[in-house]
Amino acid sequence: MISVDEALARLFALVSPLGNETVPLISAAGRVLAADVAARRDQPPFAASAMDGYAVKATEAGLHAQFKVIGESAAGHGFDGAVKAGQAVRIFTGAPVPEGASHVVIQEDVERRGDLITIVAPQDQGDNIRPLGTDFRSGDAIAGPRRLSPEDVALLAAMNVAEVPVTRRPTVALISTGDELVMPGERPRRDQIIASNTFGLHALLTRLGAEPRLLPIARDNRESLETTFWLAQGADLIVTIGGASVGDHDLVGDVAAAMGMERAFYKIAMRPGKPLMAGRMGNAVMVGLPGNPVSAMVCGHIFLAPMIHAMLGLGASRRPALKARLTRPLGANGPREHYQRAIVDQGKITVFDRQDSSLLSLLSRANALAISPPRAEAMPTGAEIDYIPL
Ligand SMILES: Nc1nc2c(c(=O)[nH]1)N[C@H]1C(S)=C(S)[C@@H](COP(=O)(O)OP(=O)(O)OC[C@H]3O[C@@H](n4cnc5c(N)ncnc54)[C@H](O)[C@@H]3O)O[C@H]1N2
Ligand code: MOO
Repeated sequence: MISVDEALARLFALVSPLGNETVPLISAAGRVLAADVAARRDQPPFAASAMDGYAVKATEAGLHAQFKVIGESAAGHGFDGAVKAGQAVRIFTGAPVPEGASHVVIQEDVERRGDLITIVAPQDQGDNIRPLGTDFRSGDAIAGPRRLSPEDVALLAAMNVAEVPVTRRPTVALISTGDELVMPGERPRRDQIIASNTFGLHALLTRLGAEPRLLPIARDNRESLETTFWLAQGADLIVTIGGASVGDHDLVGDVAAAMGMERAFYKIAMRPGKPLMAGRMGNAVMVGLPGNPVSAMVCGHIFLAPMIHAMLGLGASRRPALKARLTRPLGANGPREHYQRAIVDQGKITVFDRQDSSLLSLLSRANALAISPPRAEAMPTGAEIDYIPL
């Protein structure tokens, strides 16, 4: 059995960044910006008032100074003339500061009678003007590759960028296998269960920026598996769930091999996740996940997530681990790298007692996976352990 690191290295060797496509800005959030994108204008494109008040010359803006109001500058409606000595222009937040003015007196600091204003408070809190280009200049770039946040989208809009180059979303064919499976909402027989991790993986892949496709459940026979693999054609990644172990009905590895899958590995020193398999199948990468619900989801976090990142052009690296201190002693580990469901709260981690890989209720309660390396010794309360947030 190979280590988790070795399995990841072999998975990274199977994938490469996908090509680009252009999308309108409205659909860009969550996508991966594929190249640097430059601003098409300065922001603000003019010196702008930061407050509602009166634009005057800074040299004249002393306490008790008086000015004649000669016009108005509002956002979207600038004042065309220039401000001369003794003059003021009524101005509003976001409006262009007129030529000749260099200070905005906020209206709370002014007494107005007709066209005349008097400054009634000292002007020592800045000029209330945002200089041209203070946010960004034309040509300033937002750097790719990066996953575009809502904040990035706002910045791109301000830069007058209407469409952006993004990495194509990896398409993932999700194949559940097993005679016992029915879909949520169906009426199962007593000996059937509901396909659950299929939906968990679909949600995880969607969150990662992939485009998952649920294929019909493959039954535990060669014909059904073959048909479903055919249906998966065209996907970048084919992910099977279940049928990976050694039982008489675990046919995924055999059928995939018969259909030309070149195996990169089978079985890893990881708990849960031991029967993981992967390889190349035509133009696609195939990953066979173990069927136990928690095993499938944990493998999704530890292997599928970094693979999708790499395909999106975000680099090939293991998910970074954080550190927390144990609230209780932890027993020694066996030969497999152990990923245990746990709750992290303010730097302290409580590892659950029960870790059976069928227990989705505990996975749903957990917010972290504590990681014990193979053959790790027992750890006392307060010892630091690596974990991956969920
Ligand atoms: N003799 C051995 N038996 C097993 C070994 C072993 O080394 N020797 N490994 C065990 C480990 S570890 C795991 S993990 C499981 C993985 O088995 P499979 O990948 O073949 O999964 P199945 O047998 O098909 O299913 C296991 C379990 O999970 C349920 N399941 C399957 N698919 C789904 C789904 N989409 N949604 C919800 N639940 C699903 C299935 O009904 C079974 O209960 O093998 C051990 N056995
Ligand atoms: O490796 Mo299995 O995934 O322990 O339950």
